[in-house]
Parts: sequence; structure tokens; C-alpha cells
Amino acid sequence: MDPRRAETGKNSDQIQSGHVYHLALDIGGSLAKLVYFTKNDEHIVGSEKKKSPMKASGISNSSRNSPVLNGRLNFKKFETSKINDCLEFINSMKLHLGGCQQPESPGSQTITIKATGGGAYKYADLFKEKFRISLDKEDEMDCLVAGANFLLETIHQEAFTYMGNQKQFVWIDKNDLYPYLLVNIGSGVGMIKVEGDGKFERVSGTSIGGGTFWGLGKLLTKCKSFDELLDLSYRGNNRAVDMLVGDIYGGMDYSKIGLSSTTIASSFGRAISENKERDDYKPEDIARSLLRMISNNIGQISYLTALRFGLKRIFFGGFFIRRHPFTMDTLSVAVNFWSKGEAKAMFLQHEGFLGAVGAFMSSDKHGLKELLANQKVERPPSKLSFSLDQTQVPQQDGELNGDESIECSVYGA
Ligand SMILES: Nc1ncnc2c1ncn2[C@@H]1O[C@H](COP(=O)(O)OP(=O)(O)O)[C@@H](O)[C@H]1O
Ligand SMILES: CC(C)(COP(=O)(O)O)[C@@H](O)C(=O)NCCC(=O)O
Repeated sequence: MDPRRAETGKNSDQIQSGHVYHLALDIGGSLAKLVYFTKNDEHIVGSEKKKSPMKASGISNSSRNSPVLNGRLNFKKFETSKINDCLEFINSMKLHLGGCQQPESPGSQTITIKATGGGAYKYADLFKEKFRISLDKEDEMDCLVAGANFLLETIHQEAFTYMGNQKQFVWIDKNDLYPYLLVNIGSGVGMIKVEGDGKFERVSGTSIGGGTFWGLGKLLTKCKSFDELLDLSYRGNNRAVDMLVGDIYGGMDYSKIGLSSTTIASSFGRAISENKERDDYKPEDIARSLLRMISNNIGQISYLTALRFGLKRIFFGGFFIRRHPFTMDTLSVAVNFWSKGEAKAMFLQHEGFLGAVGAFMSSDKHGLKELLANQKVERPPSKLSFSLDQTQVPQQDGELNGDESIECSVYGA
């Protein structure tokens, strides 16, 4: 038996419904993520008007026919514990009306939308009862991999390295992308060996992930929100809480085994030797130490997993990262340190939306195609492909807060 098994015991903005072409959801343990496509001539009333300043035809792809659709791919997130807010948003924006309508019983129309993550199961009844939305479930691992592959292959400057405050975009050669290790740091952590499109294996995981950081952080610092905890960690100093090698070795390095005096010997270990209560420690120091402990641990397990399968590239995704420099730096340093520079940690601009993008892409099979057919496109395409605007570089340093959109075109093949 697995030793880790738990013991039993209105938004005012409106998009005209006809302009939302597709919506997909990823409802995880902590966050519900939405990806939806809006046609370019969308009419948005309210404060969030986000019409592209660029002409969609500016997308350079001369070798292709004209796109069947131009528009934007939009990203949005909600806390899963506030799933009703997510439902209200979908309803107020009429996002679900871009789904496939299926008459279930006389007089009622059920709309089907793609959904992945555990919440697609957990909240299926809620979606049905409240808004007659039927969730068409896609496997979480399938979606993560499909989303990561799609983003890495399609979006210019999607992947980057981060170390010592240096962010460097990585050019991805589509023909040399595989194999790689995908480490998704959500509530828990999944590690997936990816060898191609739809060719992957979940090879490892750990329950010490983003949920642990947020959960323990909440208990230890009394923070009210994840962002507050993250802000605290920017300001803290983990030395106040962690036991360093120097604390044990009288200020000296333990050079024989390659440990400097400043290396953390024991995360939170300083607390045992001091006659202090929790309230005597600064919440920012606790937050910093916690973030470092969890990031280090994930970095180390990721490296070991990559080593086990001979993988040199590790892509980190999941909303735990939030493009936090310290988190990315810690993960990178851990991978670099343990692999002696052999393996490389990389990050994705759309880190938290891999599953949702994957679920969205799975709609090629049903949703978009049928929708396009219903829109009386002269010859419905047999296969759809997306081209994202190569000229539009996502926010450089800011985190992806869950409200972003990318210019894109849909082509038939
Ligand atoms: N606004 C937020 N609220 C809660 N958790 C957040 C937030 N932003 C980032 N996180 C972190 O992201 C984790 C969830 O990441 P995510 O990839 O969405 O996983 P899941 O699919 O399990 O919800 C949380 O456990 C937390 O560590
Ligand atoms: C169960 C999960 C796949 C759910 O995904 P999540 O909502 O965390 O993104 C994930 O939490 C996980 O892989 N946990 C680690 C379990 C383990 O291997 O120990």
C-alpha cells in the first residue's frame, strides 16, 4: 500500500455569446482554470475591453490558406473553493454558449464543455444543476501533456530558463523537443516522461507541492491569501528559521562532502534549538523557508527522476510557480547542483494553464469543428490547427495572474 495514502478517518462585462467559440476548463485541487476563444470582432461591454491593437491578418504565415477564425485565446483562473464564482463568470460572460448544444430531454438544452482535473468529476452535478452544463471529461495527464506540447511547439518564447535573476528565453526546435520531463507543480506534483504527442508516462509524483506550501503557510503565518504568502516570502530570510551547515559546524564549511557553511542542513531546524514560540518568528522568514524547502525538494526529486530516465530537459509547470523569481531560482539551482550542470530546468510562460489548454485542444475532436460546421463555413475543415501570434510576446517578468489573452488564428487543413 502506498505509504502516503491518507488515513481514512457578475462580472458586468459581456461578450456577445455568438462570439465565444470555445471554452475548456481544468478544475484542480486548488484552482479552476478557464481557457476560451473569442472571435476578433468580439464586442465587449465594460472595463475589460481587450481588442487587439494588432490586425489579426498581421499574423505572418504566408504558406497557409486564410484562417477560418481569427481571435484571442483567453486565460482566467478562480480558486476551486469558490467554484460558484467560476460558474457565475461563465454564466455572466455566456462563455458556455460556445459549447455544443445537445437536447437531453424535451424542452431543455444541455451544453457540453470540455473539462479536465478532478473537479470535472467532483463538480459535474453542480454544473449540470445550475446551468445545464454537461462536463465532457478529458484525462488530466493527457491534457497536461497535450497543453505543454502545444504551447512549446506553437508559442514563440514560451519556454525560458531562470537562474541568478537572469531570464533567458529558449528557442524550441520542434524536431528536437522530445524526450523531456514535465513536472507539474499544482496542489500535488506529477512528473511525466514525455516522448511525443500522446506518448508519455507518469513516472513519479509527490504530495509535497503547491497545496503544501499554501496549506502549511496558512497555518504558520495566518496569511489570508496565497498572494499574501508569496509577498511575504519575497521579504523574508530563511536563515532565521533554517539550520545551516555552519550552525552545526561552528561557522565552518563541511568541505569534505562539498557542503558550504551557508547550505541548509535542516529546513526549519533552527526552531528546535531556540527557546522561541511560533509568534517569535517573523511570518516572512517562515514563508521564505517554507517556499525554499518545498522548491528544493521538488527540484531534487525532479532531477532524480530525470536521471532515472536519462532525460536532460525538465519543464516545470503548474500554478505553484507563479513566475516567482525565488521559486524558479531555487528549482533551477537544485537541478543544476544535483545534475552537476548536466540537466536544465525550464519554465513555461503559461505554466498554470497546461491542462486547460490541453482540454481546449481536445475540442478539435468535437466542439470547434461542429461549431464551425454550424456556422456554415463552406467546407468544414477536417482538422483544425491554431497559430498564435508570434509577434505578441507575453508579459516579460510579471506573473501570469490568470487574466491574459493571446492573439491567434484557427486554420483548417
Ligand atoms: N491565487 C491562488 N490561490 C491559491 N493557490 C494559488 C494561487 N496562485 C497560485 N497558487 C498555487 O498554485 C497551486 C495550484 O496550482 P495548479 O497548477 O492550479 O494546481 P491544481 O490543478 O491542483 O489546482 C496552489 O496549491 C498554490 O500553491
Ligand atoms: C492527484 C493529482 C494528479 C491531482 O492533480 P492537481 O489537482 O494537484 O493538479 C496530483 O495532486 C498528484 O499527482 N499528486 C501527487 C500524488 C503522488 O504521486 O504522491
